Amino acid sequence: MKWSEISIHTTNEAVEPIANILYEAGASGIVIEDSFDLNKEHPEQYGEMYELNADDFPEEGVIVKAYLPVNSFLGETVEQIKSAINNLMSFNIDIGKNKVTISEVQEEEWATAWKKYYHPVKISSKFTIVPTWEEYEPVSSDELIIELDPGMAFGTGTHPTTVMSIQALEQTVKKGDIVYDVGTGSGVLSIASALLGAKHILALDLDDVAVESAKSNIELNNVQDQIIVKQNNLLNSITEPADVIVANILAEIIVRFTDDAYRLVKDGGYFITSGIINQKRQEVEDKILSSGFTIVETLKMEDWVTIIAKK
Ligand SMILES: C[S@@+](CC[C@H](N)C(=O)[O-])C[C@H]1O[C@@H](n2cnc3c(N)ncnc32)[C@H](O)[C@@H]1O
Repeated sequence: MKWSEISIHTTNEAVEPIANILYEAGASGIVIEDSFDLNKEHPEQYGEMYELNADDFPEEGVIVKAYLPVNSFLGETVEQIKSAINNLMSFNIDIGKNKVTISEVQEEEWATAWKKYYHPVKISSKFTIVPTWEEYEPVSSDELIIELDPGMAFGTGTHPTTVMSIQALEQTVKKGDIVYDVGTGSGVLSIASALLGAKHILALDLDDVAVESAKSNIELNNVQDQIIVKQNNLLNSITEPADVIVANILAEIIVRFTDDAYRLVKDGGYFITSGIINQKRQEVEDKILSSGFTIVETLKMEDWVTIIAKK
């Protein structure tokens, strides 16, 4: 898994609200360094940078660093963080220079370190996501367990867009259903569908790393008899009808294939779309409605929405 380091140069006053913003945006681990510590811990780096541009590194101030998984939502998450930090000014919080920098963290440095941030998480009334390296005893007999190795493809299973997709699947998938999972990533939504009793699931992704990751997670959960994983662009060249189509992709991509989804979903079947940042909700809802679907429910978590539509 790749990580991105977001670093914010701010004031003492803004450290706590910024740390909250970063945690809410899904940061795994936050490092707070005030200018004194920074100077002491990285004298060379500080000295070099200081010589380059003294204005970038005032003697006063704090650097807040957070680590975010690199996935297809990273761009939007960073924009969200920036706008939430700017918004602190309306609460009369001094955010100082507010210099935001992003850099990719070398995988080797984090090869195993990131694992400590993942533990079993109960994400809905039925499902608990368990990282492969953790021992976990189900709390109740009807609890459904998804084992995941987040590996390189998007999908620790705990991103709000994934959690809401699974909650929507719980509401819609019936035993014996045919399900299409568009943008399967780690395969988590296909595995959830299989555990809910779907008979045939087609897990599709454009990215070959995702296809491999989905295949290994599907085997790990022993649901390979129910799921076919295929490298595919959205629903292109798919012709068989499905009871449920789920897609946790960005809003910009969803609007491109709502007509295909309508063509493929059976009458009375569902189209679940996730990965929609709140600001894009109206645009996606309008497109889904214009394709012919009825919107049954819109789930909300943090700044994200998931739309459950019915044909
Ligand atoms: C945000 S991830 C979702 C992963 C997983 N379904 C989940 O809910 O956690 C979106 C996935 O969509 C895939 N994707 C993006 N564009 C696609 C396209 N045009 N066709 C198929 N998959 C696509 C990406 O490779 C990525 O794995």
